[in-house]
Amino acid sequence: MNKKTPLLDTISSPADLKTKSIEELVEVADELRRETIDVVSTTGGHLGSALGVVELTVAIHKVFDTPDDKLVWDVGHQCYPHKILTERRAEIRTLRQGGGLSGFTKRSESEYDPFGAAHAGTSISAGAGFATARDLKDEDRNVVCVIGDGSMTAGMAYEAMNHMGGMHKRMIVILNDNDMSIAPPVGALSHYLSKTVSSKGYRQFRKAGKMMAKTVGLEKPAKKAEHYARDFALGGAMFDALGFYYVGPIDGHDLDTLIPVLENVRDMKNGPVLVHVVTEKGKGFEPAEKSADKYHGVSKFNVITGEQAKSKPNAPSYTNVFAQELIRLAKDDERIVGITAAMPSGTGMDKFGDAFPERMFDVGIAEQHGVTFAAAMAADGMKPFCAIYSTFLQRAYDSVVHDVAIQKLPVRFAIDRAGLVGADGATHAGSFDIGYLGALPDFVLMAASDEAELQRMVATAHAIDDCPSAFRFPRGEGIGIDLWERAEPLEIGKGRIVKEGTTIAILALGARLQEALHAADMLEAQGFSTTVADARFAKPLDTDLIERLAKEHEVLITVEEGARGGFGSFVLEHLAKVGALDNGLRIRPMTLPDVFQDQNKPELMYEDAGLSAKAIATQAIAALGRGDVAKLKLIVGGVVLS
Ligand SMILES: Cc1ncc(C[n+]2csc(CCOP(=O)(O)OP(=O)(O)O)c2C)c(N)n1
Ligand SMILES: CC(=O)[C@@H](O)[C@H](O)COP(=O)(O)O
Ligand SMILES: [Mg+2]
Repeated sequence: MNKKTPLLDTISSPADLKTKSIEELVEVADELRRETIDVVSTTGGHLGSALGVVELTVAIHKVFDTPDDKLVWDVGHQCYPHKILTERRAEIRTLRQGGGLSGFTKRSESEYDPFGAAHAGTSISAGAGFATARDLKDEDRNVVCVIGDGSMTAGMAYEAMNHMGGMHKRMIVILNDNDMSIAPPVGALSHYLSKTVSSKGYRQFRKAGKMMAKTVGLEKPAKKAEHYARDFALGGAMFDALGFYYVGPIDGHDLDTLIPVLENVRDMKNGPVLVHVVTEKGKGFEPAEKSADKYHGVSKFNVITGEQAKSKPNAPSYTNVFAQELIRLAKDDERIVGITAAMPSGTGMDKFGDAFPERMFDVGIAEQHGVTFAAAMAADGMKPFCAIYSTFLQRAYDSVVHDVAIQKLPVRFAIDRAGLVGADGATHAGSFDIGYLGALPDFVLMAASDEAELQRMVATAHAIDDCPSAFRFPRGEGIGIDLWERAEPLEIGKGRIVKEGTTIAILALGARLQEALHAADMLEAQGFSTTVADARFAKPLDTDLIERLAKEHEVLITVEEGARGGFGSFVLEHLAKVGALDNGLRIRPMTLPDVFQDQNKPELMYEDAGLSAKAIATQAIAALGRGDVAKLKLIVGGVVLS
């Protein structure tokens, strides 16, 4: 028991909220907020979004009967207070840690998470599915989706509303409008919502909401509830047109208003309803409220000052190197444009936008649109660079195939967060892009083994004008290598030998090259002469290099930071086709394992994945059938580490 949270300590499940008065719930919310801050100060995570929904979370669990009623959080990054209230308080300090609670909603974690998430814009579609299944099964539960104003820029949200509005399906969507995405929100929707919220009517409604609480809060007839809710709606024509009753905007931090309004919409029982709730990202923690990003994603921090514990970088981040290289090229080429899907800071597009405000486009959480938008710009002679995380590019795959690849348009994809990303876990791992892009005809696909190579890949993509191209690079810092003053484009489809040997060949694609080099040192220490090559290209393959490695070594190992069906498969297929496997070549493709890996520190995830230097060396010895795995020593810079 924690003396600082006497009321929260009495809540062991949402059922305990039912008997509390509004005054008590206000105290519960205060304690919940303090606990959330305290927890995230030790774990890091998505603090600002969580703080913004504290009262909303309390109100929802007070009014609705979760888990019987289905509550779906969009993205799920704001769900820490929900986790604390839904029987996960004891484990909350394991949030985002290896073996701990996920930073998002997750079906396998709790029955209070009926649908997992982490990518934006899926909640209304999921809610639509639950509402439809409910009706087909002749059940009576409520379905509640909570979606942020940023996530509301995702096209899927409108596909779902259009569908459900047309079916007049009973469900509740709560639009949590904090006037923020990760960066300030973009687009006409944001203007529309701001206009609604800033209207004189909103201020009157704050009072009206309280009146509604007093006059109808205890009345239950469905018709009356609907009548009152409609009376208190201001604006919302856009949602009306999609077939949703619009209620709001209401103050999402005022339980006096929130609870009766939610009770009323719960009792309406007739068609879909959208409740527009206004909140503040970072609410109740001054450093968050004052910061530009409202503490969207933070590392561990000091609870008093808000100062985040950030270790001093040893090398520039890949993201930064990409942004600087693009800026350098864009100074001489005004056809270069940059595109981000609501991730300006994460992709470095904020820096590009500072340098070239007219040539940077934040399209919102709309990867699909962003890619087609880029395709048409390429068709009209521009040089678009689409900077999208590997995991989010999945959302745009049809645009990549249909609008870019089939038309052979020179869109350049800067694929950040390739490979494992750590605390965000399986939903954010950039595991699949090698496979899903490498399958496309006429696509050039590169992977950077260090930050200087990344510079050259940006230059290469810039030079490719007759087909699509992509370069992938990991989250975080480079290896600290000297950067090019002026990086030259690479020869297309040509890898490089980094270390020459005779017995074992390790062919790495991307940033595992460093582990491959360490593995080579370990193998050399046992007397096995080892070649290490950097493939650079997953497509087109450097077939000469691959065939040479196959011919001149007893063992060939491929290594990549990607799932099965990627680079290793391409190499194997090529070697099989040219008959190089017919004479006993020992080839071992090393990829991410065929499982969705939960969050942990990236290096531990790679170790679990079997892609560490030691795992590579072990694989080589096993394939060779000689040597002693037990004697493998990790040697870095001539120093034996383990
Ligand atoms: C498809 C997809 N693209 C990008 C992201 C990255 N992302 C996570 S949260 C977020 C902003 C969400 O804004 P909003 O829904 O308003 O929630 P808030 O953080 O303001 O609470 C973005 C862009 C994502 N999770 N999914
Ligand atoms: C919830 C979400 O999708 C983003 O906030 C993501 O966690 C950002 O990841 P990076 O920290 O790698 O930019
Ligand atoms: Mg928002």
